[in-house]
Amino acid sequence: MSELKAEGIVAGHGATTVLHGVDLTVPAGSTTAILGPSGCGKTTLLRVIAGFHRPDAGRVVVADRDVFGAGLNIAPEHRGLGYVAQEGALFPHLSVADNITFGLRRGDPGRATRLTELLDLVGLPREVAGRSPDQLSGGQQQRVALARALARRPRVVLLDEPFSSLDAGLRASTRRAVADALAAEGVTVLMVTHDQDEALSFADQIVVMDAGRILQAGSPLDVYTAPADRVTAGFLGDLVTVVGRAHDGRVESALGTHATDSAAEGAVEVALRPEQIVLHSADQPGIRTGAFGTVRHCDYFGHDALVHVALDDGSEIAARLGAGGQVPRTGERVTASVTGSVLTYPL
Ligand SMILES: Nc1ncnc2c1ncn2[C@@H]1O[C@H](COP(=O)(O)OP(=O)(O)OP(=O)(O)O)[C@@H](O)[C@H]1O
Repeated sequence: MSELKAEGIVAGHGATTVLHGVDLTVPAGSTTAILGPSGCGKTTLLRVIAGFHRPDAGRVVVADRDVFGAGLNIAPEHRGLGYVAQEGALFPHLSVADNITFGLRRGDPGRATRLTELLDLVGLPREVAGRSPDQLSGGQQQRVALARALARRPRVVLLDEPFSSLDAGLRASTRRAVADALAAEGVTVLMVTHDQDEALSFADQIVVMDAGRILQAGSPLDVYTAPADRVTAGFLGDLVTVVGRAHDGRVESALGTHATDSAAEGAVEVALRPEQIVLHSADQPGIRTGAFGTVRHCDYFGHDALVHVALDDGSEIAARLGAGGQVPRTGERVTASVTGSVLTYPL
């Protein structure tokens, strides 16, 4: 069952068309992340679904109910959606409590109970209820924004880069708190993000967008390991590319000969992930397979490292080294070999 569906959405700003017929389905109770370069139309799509931006064509269905379509345009507050904008957009003149309960009826006897429930849900101490938003940290403000979006128990929540203004540490903890709160409420989530790691770790489904079109929708594993095209491959995660020649289901490059599923023949671009490349010191006795090269430099990240190598044929590659792996020195001679299958794209 799908909880959220957008069909054939065409939308723009003035004379410029930004979305060129976007179809999107988010299954009930799952999280979908929309990834794509700046300006590709992610926020516009979210605003169309929320009802803040009127599309030129298309249909929007929320919880099996049409909210936009032929002759129909339900107001945002009646679409059964919660919306969290990039910077939370809290009302600065209202207390945390009034921000959170803003959408609930004034005389609602369940108001106070729902407020404490929501504070607990998003992991905020109850004593912040009387404060004003500017007395909270950025991460706490985002949690208030989420609590406000969940107050009326929407079945679908839209998040527009909800963690982008937070620093790395706060981002991870806020993300976890938000994910737990959303899972506890069982809501369906559609999130826009720039951050690939966030999309890969947070979402059940990833939708890659470029220039107002969806390039691919699938599980994080599918989109990462079997990207639909070259743009998607390059957008999600690091990519190593070398030139090669494909013939009859096999492709030959400086990195060796590999099987390929691609139907491309002749000159191709061979693409793979840095974690598929295994480096050995060329001085190591007994190792004689793989392409020879020289280490140029190493990006050390703590949990892993990216080793950049110039192969003897002039190709530049990068290999990911897991934690605890011996990081080679700049100038060291190495051999590079490949594990797993490679992607090929016609040149
Ligand atoms: N109010 C507006 N008036 C005119 N053009 C706009 C308006 N809002 C957005 N645009 C344009 O529409 C296009 C899509 O913008 P949108 O904000 O949807 O992209 P995005 O993918 O969310 O980008 P980002 O990741 O940078 O937030 C961009 O070219 C942008 O300049």
